[in-house]
Amino acid sequence: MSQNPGLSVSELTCERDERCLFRSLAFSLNSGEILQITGPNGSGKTTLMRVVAGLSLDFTGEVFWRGQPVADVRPEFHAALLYMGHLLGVKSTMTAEENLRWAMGLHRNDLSREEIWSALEKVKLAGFEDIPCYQLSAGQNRRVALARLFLARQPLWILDEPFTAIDKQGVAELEQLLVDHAKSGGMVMMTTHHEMSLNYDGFHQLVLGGGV
Ligand SMILES: Nc1ncnc2c1ncn2[C@@H]1O[C@H](COP(=O)(O)OP(=O)(O)OP(=O)(O)O)[C@@H](O)[C@H]1O
Repeated sequence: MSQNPGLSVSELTCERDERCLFRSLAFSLNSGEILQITGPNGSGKTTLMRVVAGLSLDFTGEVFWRGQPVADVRPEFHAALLYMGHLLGVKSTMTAEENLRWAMGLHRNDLSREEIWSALEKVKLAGFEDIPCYQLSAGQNRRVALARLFLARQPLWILDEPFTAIDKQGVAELEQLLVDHAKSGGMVMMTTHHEMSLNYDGFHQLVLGGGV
C-alpha cells in the first residue's frame, strides 16, 4: 500500500458552549486508508468532520493537506475533497440524473449520460433516472447522493453517516466501494453508528467522547 502523505491534524481542540468536544487531537490519514470516527451522540464527530473539511473555523490547532497547512493550499485541498454531510444536497424537484450532473459539475463537466446512468444503476436506481427526487424514498434519495462516489475523481472522501437509510445489501456494497477506493490510493474519513465489518488492513477507528 502506498503511504503518500495525505491528511493530518495536530493539536486539534474544539469547544462548543464551553464544553470540550476534543482536545489536542492528532491523527493522519494516508493514501490507502479508511478512518472511521466513532463515539456516542453529541461527542463531536460531525463537528470534527466539518472542521477538517474547512466548513467550520471555530477550533484551534492545524489541519494539513499533503504536509502543508490547509490554509496555505485551500484550492488544492478543496479540489481533492469530496464531502458528503447529513444534508444530501439532492434537489427534490430535479431528477436523479439532473442532480448528479449538477452535483458533479464543478469536478466533472465531461460527464456523459451513459456514465451517470451507469452510476445510478450501480446504486440500484436503474429505471428511476428521470423521476423527480421528491417521488423517491429516503433510501433512494440517499442512493442518488451516493452515486456521486462512482463518478468522483477526488482522492479524499469525507462522509458523514453515509449508511443512513441504506438497506443491508446496499451497506455491504458501499463498504466494498470504500475499500476499492482506498485500495486504488484514495482516502476515506467517515462517521457511522453502523458496525463496520471491514476486513481491510488500512481500516482504522478513532473514538471520540473520552476515548480519543
Ligand atoms: N453550531 C453549534 N453551536 C453550538 N453547539 C453546537 C454546534 N454544533 C454542534 N454543537 C454541539 O456540539 C456537540 C457535538 O455535536 P456533533 O453534531 O458534532 O455530534 P456527533 O458526535 O456528530 O453526534 P451524532 O452522533 O448525534 O450525530 C453537541 O452537543 C452539539 O449540541
